[in-house]
Amino acid sequence: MEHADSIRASTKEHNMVPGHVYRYGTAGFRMSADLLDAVTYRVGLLASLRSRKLSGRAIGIMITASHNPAVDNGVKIVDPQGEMLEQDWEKLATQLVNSRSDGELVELYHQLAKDHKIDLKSPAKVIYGRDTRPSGHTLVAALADALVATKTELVDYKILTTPQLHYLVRATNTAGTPLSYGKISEVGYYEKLADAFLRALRGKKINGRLLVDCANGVGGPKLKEFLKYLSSDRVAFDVTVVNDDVLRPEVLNLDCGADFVKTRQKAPPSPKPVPGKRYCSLDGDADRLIYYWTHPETGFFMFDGDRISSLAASFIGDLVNGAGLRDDLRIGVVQTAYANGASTNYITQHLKLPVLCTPTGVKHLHHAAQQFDIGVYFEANGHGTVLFSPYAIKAFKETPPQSPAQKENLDTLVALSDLINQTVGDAISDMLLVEVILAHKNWSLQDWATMTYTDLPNRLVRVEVDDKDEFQTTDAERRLCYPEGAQRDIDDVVAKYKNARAFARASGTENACRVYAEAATRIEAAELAERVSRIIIRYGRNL
Ligand SMILES: CC(=O)N[C@H]1[C@@H](OP(=O)(O)O)O[C@H](CO)[C@@H](O)[C@@H]1O
Ligand SMILES: [Mg+2]
Repeated sequence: MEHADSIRASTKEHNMVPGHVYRYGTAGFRMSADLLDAVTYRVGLLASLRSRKLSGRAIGIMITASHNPAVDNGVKIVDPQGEMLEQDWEKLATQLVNSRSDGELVELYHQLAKDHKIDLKSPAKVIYGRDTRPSGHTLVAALADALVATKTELVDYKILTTPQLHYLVRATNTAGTPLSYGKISEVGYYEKLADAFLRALRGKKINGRLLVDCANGVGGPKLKEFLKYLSSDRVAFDVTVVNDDVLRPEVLNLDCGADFVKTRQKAPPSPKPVPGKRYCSLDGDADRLIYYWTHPETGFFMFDGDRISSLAASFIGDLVNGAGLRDDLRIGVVQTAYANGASTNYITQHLKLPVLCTPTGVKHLHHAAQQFDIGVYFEANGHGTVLFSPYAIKAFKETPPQSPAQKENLDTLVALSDLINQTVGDAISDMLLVEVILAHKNWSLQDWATMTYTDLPNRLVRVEVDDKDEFQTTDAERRLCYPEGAQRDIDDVVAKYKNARAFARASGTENACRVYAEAATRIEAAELAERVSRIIIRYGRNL
């Protein structure tokens, strides 16, 4: 049997830690790095099968645990267009990784090849990268062993941001076609972004210095590298990169980064926030972005994914109108249940755009956004992007302009479609997008805050339960369908508050439930969250 001997020989070097059950979750396999060596080896086997299944197109693997602590790591698979792994294959990944012995692993590898009509003699290609975590080094060695054992062509891109790896997968698979996504190199990524940024800015002035907190992760060195591609005689973009210490792994995501800012709802203590200055934070693998500033009197103010999404939808909607394409192109926004209700109202009532709600996890949002010609999607935590359909891009490029203003709008739309990462949420690309929009509108962060909407007070709570998987949801996770009676109890409590909304769901990344509540005042939101949490704890015990 093909590859049997080589897999049997190399899998011995990568033993599973006994007593663990692994599941390909929202973010692939993610856990303490010491458990991941054999998991990563096995993911390599699966990626080779996936590539062979898809006629040898390149599959990506990213080794990262994003905003988790430095001791964790993770491994996730990227499909040929730079998208997340197809869901049916997540199950296959889970099966293969949980094989109980080397013999069972080899058997299942062949079984999967047979079931999915995969020719193990055909070519396969896998490209991969990792974030700055020290454990990434040994994990990519495990991965390479699996690729060598299965005679898979491999390209090791070493240290990258997650969105850069997604870019490279798409660039690799579209090279030499009319849909070529860009040069197949990290440099190609920087050049594409720098060029599109200048074209989208159209000489507009950026409104002051931006301090970028890079969570002491891979975003720091990569952002600094990118800035070298912006020639200072063409654009004045004054960026100060902070929290960019990648030499001390223990400080990764520690008291800084986008997840810290979003969950703690405050600025990182270091560097000390200065009122009036402009800040943003990336997460550990640079796919999330949150902006913020401090008002001299009212204090901290955050621009999360909902605000970035509504800013982008509003700006792109105006450009589409100005380009005379309003009746041709369907623009929509995709959110999850965690989006602040005030943002949803602003988008539907003020921007008059449709909003779809999907379950948590960007793969769901990405998929839903593809239904539109222009689909804007963001999770409240700052992960998201804007997708343009081939039809929309053709319209931007081929509509004959009737006036200089219309031409300008069309050109800006083309530039945005190059600037915005079409494969996945990308903090660096999203940051450039926000800067372009603020420059066009001539808005400070204070203008952005006051000219849009006011968030409804809200509370997100983590609730420990014995078995979170007992909590099952429907209606894009907004309602519990199991345990029976729990949703009715939640409805009864919510009905006691004005402008209120609350829901509970099992986390996809932690062994806990999350409760989210919104209400007219902070006190009521907190009280409602507390009461719903008690319901979850009560039902969690009864099971
Ligand atoms: C409320 C919340 O922020 N949930 C996060 C979190 O998912 P949970 O399934 O809630 O654990 O991690 C996901 C992966 O990073 C991210 O997509 C999602 O937004
Ligand atoms: Mg991330």
